[in-house]
Amino acid sequence: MAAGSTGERPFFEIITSIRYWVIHAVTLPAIFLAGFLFVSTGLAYDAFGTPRPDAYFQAQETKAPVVSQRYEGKSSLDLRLQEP
Ligand code: HEM
Repeated sequence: MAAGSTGERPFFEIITSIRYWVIHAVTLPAIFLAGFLFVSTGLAYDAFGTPRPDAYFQAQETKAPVVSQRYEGKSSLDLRLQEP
């Protein structure tokens, strides 16, 4: 083993091996697709409670929707998003 090596399998050997590519030809696109669908179906908004792009500002609002209570941020956001 070369001096200074941590003893792990070298990256160059991993990414030039058939076994690595047999596994990752499936898993890399699968992870990409899962991420794409997570965002494109809107599930990410629900999972993280993020307002959708059209929910930041509401027509009947007269002032900017600023969160003023540091520790109540999440509940005031939830309250706003409940309103029709
Ligand atoms: C669900 C998704 C994934 C699964 C199930 C998976 C599975 C595996 C398996 C079984 C190995 C061992 C392969 C071997 O020894 O020939 C491996 C190694 C590796 N994978 Fe993945 N993989 C996934 C996603 C990814 C992603 C997204 C990346 C990075 C872009 C990645 C990078 C690597 C690397 C660099 C190794 C070599 C690690 C080492 O031996 O130190 N994998 N993976």
